[in-house]
Amino acid sequence: MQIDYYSNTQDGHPHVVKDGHPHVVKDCRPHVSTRWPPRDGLQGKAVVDEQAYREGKLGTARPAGEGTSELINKEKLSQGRLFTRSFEDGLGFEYVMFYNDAEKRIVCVFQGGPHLQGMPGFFHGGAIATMIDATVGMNAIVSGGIVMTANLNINFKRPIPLCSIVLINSQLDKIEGRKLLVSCNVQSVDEKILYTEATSLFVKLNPEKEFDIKELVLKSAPPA
Ligand SMILES: CCCCCCCCCC(=O)SCCNC(=O)CCNC(=O)[C@H](O)C(C)(C)COP(=O)(O)OP(=O)(O)OC[C@H]1O[C@@H](n2cnc3c(N)ncnc32)[C@H](O)[C@@H]1OP(=O)(O)O
Repeated sequence: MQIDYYSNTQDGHPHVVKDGHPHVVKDCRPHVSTRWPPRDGLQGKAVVDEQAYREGKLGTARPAGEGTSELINKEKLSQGRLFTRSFEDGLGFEYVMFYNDAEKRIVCVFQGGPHLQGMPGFFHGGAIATMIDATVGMNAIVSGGIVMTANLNINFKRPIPLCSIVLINSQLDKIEGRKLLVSCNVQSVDEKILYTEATSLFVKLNPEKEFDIKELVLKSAPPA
């Protein structure tokens, strides 16, 4: 992925360029994509489609112990995808990470698409958290091997405009046995605006507990 910093686009933001061609992010201007508050009297109601539920389409949402096992089958698990790469091009997470081995640092250039909207015109906090987790997680993985997030603390200081490009600067601060402490901040490309700060703890999987990542996944999933 390349970032085109120079094209003068309709929404005023630089766009992602793939294969040498600018990728147009549709309707990312807040006044086009915003509809708030939600309509149709759905505010505050949990809506569950019972038919879809019975057919297994919402199987993974069912609480454990209530027939989940027959709904989450091997076929569904085989459809697993990395969350950050599961959106249509340009609509979700577009990013590239640069790793500096000597400094144990990762800089992620991130441009979220219009389907990551939370408050109108701004990114959803969960989308920001996801991208932070992915960046500090990658920093921990390249520094320490297979790890899982044990703790993630985020301070959201300023809302991030939807479709804007930001830098996620992450730094490995310390390794204590199996624990890796990684911090990061999210800034505007010109580094004038500090949007978010975060600290995290990653734990390397315990070899003495005799599980690897595959076993961990299998243990976490209910039996087929
Ligand atoms: C773009 C590419 C993206 C690729 C990167 C993606 C990264 C995404 C990573 C994730 O999001 S992972 C998903 C979210 N995380 C989880 O689901 C993890 C769930 N938790 C666990 O599986 C276990 O709790 C965990 C593996 C993290 C730790 O279990 P262990 O049994 O291996 O650890 P243990 O209890 O022995 O604790 C080891 C040390 O960590 C400490 N510790 C563990 N959890 C802690 C916690 N939550 N807070 C503080 N300290 C913690 C614990 O006190 C201890 O410290 P000491 O060694 O000093 O005694």
